[in-house]
Amino acid sequence: MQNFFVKSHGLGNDYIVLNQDEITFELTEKAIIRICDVHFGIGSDGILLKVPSEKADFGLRILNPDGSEAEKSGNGLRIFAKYLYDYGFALSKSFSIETPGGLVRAEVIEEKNNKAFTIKVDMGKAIFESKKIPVNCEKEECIGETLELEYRGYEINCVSVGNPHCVVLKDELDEKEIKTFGPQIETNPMFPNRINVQFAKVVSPNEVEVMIWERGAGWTLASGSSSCAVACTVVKRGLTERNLTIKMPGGNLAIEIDEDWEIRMTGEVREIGSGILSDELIEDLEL
Ligand SMILES: N[C@H](CCC[C@H](N)C(=O)O)C(=O)O
Repeated sequence: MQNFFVKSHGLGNDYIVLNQDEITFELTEKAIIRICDVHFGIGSDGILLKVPSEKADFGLRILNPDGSEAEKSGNGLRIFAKYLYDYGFALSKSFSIETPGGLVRAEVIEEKNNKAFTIKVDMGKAIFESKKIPVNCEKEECIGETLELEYRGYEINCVSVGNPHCVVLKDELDEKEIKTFGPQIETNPMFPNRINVQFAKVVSPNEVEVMIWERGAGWTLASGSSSCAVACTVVKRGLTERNLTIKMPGGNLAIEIDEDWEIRMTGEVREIGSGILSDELIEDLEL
């Protein structure tokens, strides 16, 4: 159906799913910004675009609400997996998805009323090498290094899970603080492709509380790739076990980090609604 969309959320991190084969317009930067705008568009933390893939069962592009493209999205992958399963594209409960940040495998592990509810995703391997994140840091790995901002510094831990992340370990979390300094870290010249930012508080050997400032999206209630990045950081720093519950304002994700830094993420997804983008919105997309 032309310009059909589905809007879903993973722990309050919401996405609009579109199928490249069904849209009648070009998904330009302006179009992405407008569709994601809560007043002039549908409103969303981003767009998931179903695209063909030569390497996997399905292909996915992830667009941030500022029009930029991301290499990976954990909540996005679970939302996309649910869409593939619920709308009949996936003929089994386990399938592969190609993202710009690598190939992943998704599995529907729990249904509710014959719809996907809990999804597990093998998110790939964590990368700590500075130049592969990328981070402009003379050290081989940017773990426990200091980043000086205009009015204060932070000790940072950088890791890629396909997309880049900067984890700051804190004794206490403060929404105002991450909303103030998150954007300054996100756009700091140390990060050639910008970076996702997390403030994380270790609560117990199996529990970490996290607040998120996303690259290209800002404050979000949850982030799957951020949860993976935080989990890798606290394990690498010897602060926790390898099986973790990551607690975010929007809800919790289960993250497992194996000995080879392979990451497994499990969590719920809920559909909000579906519909057709109106012709009037399509007309206005290039304004
Ligand atoms: N804004 C992120 C992509 C979405 C990440 C987040 N929504 C998730 O669930 O992983 C980036 O530019 O890398």
